Amino acid sequence: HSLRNIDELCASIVRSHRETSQYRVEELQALRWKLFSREEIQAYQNKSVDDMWQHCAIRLTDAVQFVVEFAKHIPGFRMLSQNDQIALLKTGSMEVVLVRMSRFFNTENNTVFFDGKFAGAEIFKSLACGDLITAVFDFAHGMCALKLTEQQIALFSALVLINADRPCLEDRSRVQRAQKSVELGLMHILHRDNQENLMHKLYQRMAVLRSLCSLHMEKLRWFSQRYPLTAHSLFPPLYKELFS
Ligand SMILES: CCS(=O)(=O)c1ccc(CC(=O)Nc2nc(-c3ccccc3)c(C(=O)c3ccccc3CC(C)C)s2)cc1
Repeated sequence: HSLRNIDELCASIVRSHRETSQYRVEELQALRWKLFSREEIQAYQNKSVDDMWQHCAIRLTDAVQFVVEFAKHIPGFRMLSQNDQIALLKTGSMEVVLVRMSRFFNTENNTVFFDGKFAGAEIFKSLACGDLITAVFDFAHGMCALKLTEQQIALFSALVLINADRPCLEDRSRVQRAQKSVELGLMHILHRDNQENLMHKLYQRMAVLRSLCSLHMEKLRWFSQRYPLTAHSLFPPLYKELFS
């Protein structure tokens, strides 16, 4: 790996992150204090469980779509077989969405960007999965504490996605080579920013992400059993394909 290759790899991942980020940081900074009124919060809390799940699943699928685009522009990802690309997206896309969402977490009032404004955890009450919501908010807090730059988030997102330990990979060694390149890219960026100490913290974050996403799958299984009609006919197809 000549330095030039690593520089080019970093540049293409950062460009792809920027072009597929759905919202830019400065865009949402301007909205940071746009909060839901008491009436709007009540309206969300009065939604039925299946209505709120469907509402969220649609928004989450929008966010996942942008992560699929991000993945397709990553050099090491594009060269993999279709099946391996799907296998990596099945387990990694939700994790990248969570990393991306954490950028817009407002740690001063514990709110996340949702439906055009910033929402506290109480808005998600009717989802009936408080432990998942708490885990998402805690994760976002932890990510904000690292104060990552957009370039560091771009490389970290690519590393979350291109992970040779994922299940059901056909050509694991090929994914390992792509993962190694992205790891070198992330280390290169952290070295340049004089923040190598972040590397082990980012690996800890990846472990939290894995447990968070298995909690999401567990809740989705619970929901699909209780509301089979909504889960099978009203959820976006991409959501069902990736998370079921
Ligand atoms: C991701 C790209 S971005 O530009 O950063 C961006 C782009 C767009 C938005 C707006 C947005 O869709 N926000 C959502 N917030 C939450 C949420 C919900 C509970 C706590 C914390 C955030 C959504 C979810 O559906 C969600 C997310 C994580 C785990 C669980 C769920 C709900 C289950 C039922 C699927 S969607 C925000 C950020």
